Amino acid sequence: MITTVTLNAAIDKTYFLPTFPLGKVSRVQRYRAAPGGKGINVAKVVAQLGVPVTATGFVGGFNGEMIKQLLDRMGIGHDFVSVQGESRVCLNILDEENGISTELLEPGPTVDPQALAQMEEKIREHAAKSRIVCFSGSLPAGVPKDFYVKLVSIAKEAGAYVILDASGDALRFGLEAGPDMIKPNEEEVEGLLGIRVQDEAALQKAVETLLQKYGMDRISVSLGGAGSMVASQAGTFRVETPKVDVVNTVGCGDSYVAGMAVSLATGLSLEEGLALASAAGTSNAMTDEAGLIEPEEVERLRGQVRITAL
Ligand SMILES: Nc1ncnc2c1ncn2[C@@H]1O[C@H](COP(=O)(O)OP(=O)(O)O)[C@@H](O)[C@H]1O
Ligand SMILES: O=P(O)(O)OC[C@H]1O[C@](O)(COP(=O)(O)O)[C@@H](O)[C@@H]1O
Repeated sequence: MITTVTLNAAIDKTYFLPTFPLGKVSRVQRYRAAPGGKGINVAKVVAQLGVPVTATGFVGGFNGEMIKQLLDRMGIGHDFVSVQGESRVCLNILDEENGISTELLEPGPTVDPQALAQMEEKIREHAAKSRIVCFSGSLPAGVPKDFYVKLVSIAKEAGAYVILDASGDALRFGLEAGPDMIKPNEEEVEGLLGIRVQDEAALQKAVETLLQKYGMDRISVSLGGAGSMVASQAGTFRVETPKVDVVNTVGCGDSYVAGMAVSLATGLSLEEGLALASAAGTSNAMTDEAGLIEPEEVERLRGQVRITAL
C-alpha cells in the first residue's frame, strides 16, 4: 500500500485556449476539471500503474465533496480530514498556439488546530499499513511551517519509506525529520544550499552534498524535458527522458514521484525505478490532464529512458 498526503487538496482546472490575450475576454470552449493538488495527482498515477493507494489530506466545503466524489469514481481509496472553508481551485490556462501555461493557485482553506491533531492520527494509522508515504505540496493557512517535521517523523517511526515533495520552508523544515527521498527542482536545490547552480557539474556536487548532509536514500532533481539528476547511496545518475509531443506538463513532477513510489513498493531496482518514474512523468506531459498517464505509453517509454552513471 502507498499513502499520499495532500495538505492543500485542489480541483485542478485546465482551460485550453488557442491564445490567451491579457486584458481581453476569452470564451473557454474546452476545459477539464479533476481532483488534484500534488499528492492526489500522485495517488491517481499510482492507481493507474496498478498499485493500491490511499489518499489523505485536508478537504473542505463543496470542492472537498467534489474531490472525494471524483476519487470515488476513479476507484481511488481516500480518508481525508474535513476542515471548515473551501478546498481551492488550481487553474492552468493553456495557450495552445504559443505553448505557454499560466497557473493560478488559490490559497485553500484555513486549517484549525483540532484538524491538525486529527491529521497526525491519520498519518500514524495509514503509515503503519503502508510501505511508502508521499507528502506532497504546499501548506494551507493554519498549518505550521514545521508540520512536515511532525508528519514525516510519525510516518518514519511507523516504518514507512517517506518521500517529501515540497518547496520553500515546508521542504527546509521537513528535511529535519529525515525523509528517505525528496524531489526538488534546480531552484529548490539552490534555495536549500544558498548557492547558484551554473552547470550540471555544479548540480551534481549540490545534490551529493544534500544527500550526505541529510543522510537520505535518494534525491531526484527533476529537469522538465531534460529528465532528472538523481543522487543515491548507490551513486549519482543522469536520467534522460524521451523527446515527445508535449500537451500539458502540469503534474509531471507528481507522476514522476508516483513512478518512484511504485518502484519502491514493488521492489524494482534503482535503475528500473528511474526509468519508470521518468516514463510516468513523460507520459503525463503527453496528456491534457495533471496526473493522467497512459500505462501502455509508460511501458513503451520506459525502454527509451537513458540512464548514465556519473
Ligand atoms: N517537456 C517534457 N518532455 C518530456 N518529459 C517531461 C517533460 N516535462 C517533464 N517531463 C517528465 O516529467 C519529469 C518531472 O517533470 P518536471 O517538470 O521536472 O517536474 P515538476 O512538475 O515538479 O516541475 C521529468 O523528469 C520528465 O521525466
Ligand atoms: O500544493 P502546491 O505546491 O501549491 O501545488 C499545487 C499544484 O501543483 C500541481 O500538482 C502540479 O504540480 P507539478 O506540475 O509539480 O507536478 C497542480 O496540479 C496543483 O494543483
